[in-house]
Amino acid sequence: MADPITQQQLSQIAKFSTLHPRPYGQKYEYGTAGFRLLGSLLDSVVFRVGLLAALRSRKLDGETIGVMVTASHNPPDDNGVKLIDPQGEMLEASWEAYATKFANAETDDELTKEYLAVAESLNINLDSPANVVFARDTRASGPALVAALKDGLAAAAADYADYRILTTPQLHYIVKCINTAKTATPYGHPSEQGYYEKLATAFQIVTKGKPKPHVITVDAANGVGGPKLKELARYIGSDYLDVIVVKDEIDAVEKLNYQCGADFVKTQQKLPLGVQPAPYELYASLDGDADRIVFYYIDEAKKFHLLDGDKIASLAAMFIRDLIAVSGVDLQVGVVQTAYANGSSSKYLSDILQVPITVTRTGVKHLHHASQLFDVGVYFEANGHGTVLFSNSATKALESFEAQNPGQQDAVTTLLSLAALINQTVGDALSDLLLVIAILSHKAWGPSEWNLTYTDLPNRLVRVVVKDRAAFKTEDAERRLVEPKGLQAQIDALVKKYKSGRSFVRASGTEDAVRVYAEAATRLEADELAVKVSDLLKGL
Ligand SMILES: CC(=O)N[C@H]1[C@@H](OP(=O)(O)O)O[C@H](CO)[C@@H](O)[C@@H]1O
Ligand SMILES: [Mg+2]
Repeated sequence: MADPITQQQLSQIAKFSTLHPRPYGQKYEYGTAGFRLLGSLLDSVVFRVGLLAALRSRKLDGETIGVMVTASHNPPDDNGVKLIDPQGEMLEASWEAYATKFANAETDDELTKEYLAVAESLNINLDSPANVVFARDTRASGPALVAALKDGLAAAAADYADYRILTTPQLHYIVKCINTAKTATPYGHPSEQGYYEKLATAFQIVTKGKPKPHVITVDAANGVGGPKLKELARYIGSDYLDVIVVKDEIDAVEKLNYQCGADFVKTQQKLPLGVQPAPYELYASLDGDADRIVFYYIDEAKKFHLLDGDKIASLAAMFIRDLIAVSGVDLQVGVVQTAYANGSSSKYLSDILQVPITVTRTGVKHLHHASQLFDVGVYFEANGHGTVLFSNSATKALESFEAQNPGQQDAVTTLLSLAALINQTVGDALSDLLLVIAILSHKAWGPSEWNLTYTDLPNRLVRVVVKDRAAFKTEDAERRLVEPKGLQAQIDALVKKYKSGRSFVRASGTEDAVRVYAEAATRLEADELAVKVSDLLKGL
């Protein structure tokens, strides 16, 4: 028989759970981006995520856990929820299965049993403190889902704080601030204002003495990034930065991510609806929760040029590598990419910049962990999600370095300010925006000079629906198929026929389909290779 505290918590959970019934027959899975589907199907899920967040905090001695309600670049009617671990990282992978189990529990009784089972198997004392903070994006279904979350937290007797509307990376920042507040290296003030102050100060130091950057126009996907970017720009001040924010209609909920935003621009390779850029001016697009960004410009012939995550990674790696060289501090910068990184970017990084590259599986958590192994690890997915991580030992080495001349001192100061400017928890569109602007201003580059660093190989990404995507098993960071047997040899035979050809097939982690990627020396050949490889999948 459970003790009285446990008993009371379980009966509270059962009681509140009746208010948040699970839609009959609906199946849920905590995937790469947490739970994500129609907002109308998420009430019970978010309630149950509240229970899990409380358990996770208790397991970690009351450290604060974050819960973000967002569906990023998805359509307006979707919503989602994901958990943030104490250092601002994504939820530890082993807990994803508990989230899925909680969400799928058929009855209130089954749910309380799951709750107790997790507590018992992980030795969690249900009488110990639990601390949770949460926020949401601008979606219409957000407030009701937050109410469900609060019920879950109350049922599980957790203390919580509502940070209302934030970008996803802002909440990651706040979680890390709270949990490092009492350590020797507090990350910052745990508030939205603290976030703006930290980034604004760092940006002012990094760009001090450089020409004021050219005005940049940012498409905020009609999401939460719009008002937040305007606020950030206010903190930075117009002496340092001019930003024009477009697609900032957060009240027109149906316009969220509609024909605009980072995902639209990257996948369609075209301008957001209604944006008419002047030639060679820099433009950027955020996604709906402002954790992704891509840049672009048009030339005098109005041709569109995309500067994606690979271009951002290359720019950051080049700049940081050069600063380290000038500083004289013994540090190594490395880059983490996935198989989707353009072949030209990998060649530029390894042959020209001569920085080490690690290739991981798709999904930012894999890139994040791999980049923690470098002194300074740059990681970006081609879609524009990424950041630059400075290891503790790198920061310490920079802080304690005794510069021999003003040049070295400048480089060290800039590197340390970059570590403050760049969100150390997760890819952050606002922070990445400032990073890119700062680098371009140091180099006195416009978008076309940046684009000249290397030329992307033409590429094509195709989504193919198959009978069973689980039949597609890969190795070598998803670059080669092990199963279905024999298929890889057929792909190899096709690839061999194309100059600079490369192609791979893997099952999507977020959609019920497989993805075919192909690149080659010319547009025609890349398209042809993609079609031929896709044809191999017919009937599978
Ligand atoms: C080719 C591609 O863009 N894949 C995306 C997509 O993953 P898939 O596993 O390919 O569905 O969604 C992930 C989560 O948002 C993102 O991390 C990843 O980059
Ligand atoms: Mg996003």
